[in-house]
Amino acid sequence: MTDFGPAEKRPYPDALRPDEAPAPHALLAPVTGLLGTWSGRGRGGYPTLAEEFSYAQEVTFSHDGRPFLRYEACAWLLDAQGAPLRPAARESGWWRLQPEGRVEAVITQPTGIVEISVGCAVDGSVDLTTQEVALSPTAKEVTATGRRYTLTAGHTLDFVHDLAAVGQPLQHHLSARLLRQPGSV
Ligand code: HEM
Repeated sequence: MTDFGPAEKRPYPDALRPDEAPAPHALLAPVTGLLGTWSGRGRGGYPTLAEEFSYAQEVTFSHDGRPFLRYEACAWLLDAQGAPLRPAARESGWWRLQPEGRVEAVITQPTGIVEISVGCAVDGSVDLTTQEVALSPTAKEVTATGRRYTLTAGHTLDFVHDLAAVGQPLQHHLSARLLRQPGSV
């Protein structure tokens, strides 16, 4: 009989800060400012929706010493008083860093949408546009997205998301301002 052995603790946990082990890979230099957990609020809308909405979001970027970031985002809608209303979009993925700050991102959503996006990280801002969108059989029709993440003063991350979907041309869907969470430098 095969001895599968006892479960082990993960020997290579992700780092959330540039100054903790493992050291970030050199190709991550243009995005090390993103490492850590961010949270904040945003507003969104789309021409097909009856009204705009407010939301809160938590975003985490980490790495394991190789030249990619692990990306995880979780959002929830807020009511007019700012209290949580219901869970909203979630995503997880990988941002593969290439020379000269080029980024290849693979991002998946529980709504059946997978984005392969490409772009560039320069001077604390990252621009990504979809090269390809794959849809599961019952997913809504999404044809393109554009994302811009802008780091200001090291502690604020502004995020803008454009969407081409359900027959509409590429246009604004979301804007948010996220603040770095204490403990993640
Ligand atoms: C913070 C992240 C996001 C939030 C808070 C958000 C919020 C919303 C809300 C509230 C709606 C209206 C339907 C509903 O109530 O569920 C909606 C619709 C939609 N969203 Fe988002 N969204 C987010 C991210 C995304 C992303 C990343 C995509 C695609 C890549 C996306 C694509 C869509 C599409 C296709 C619709 C349907 C539009 C329609 O059928 O009229 N959303 N979103």
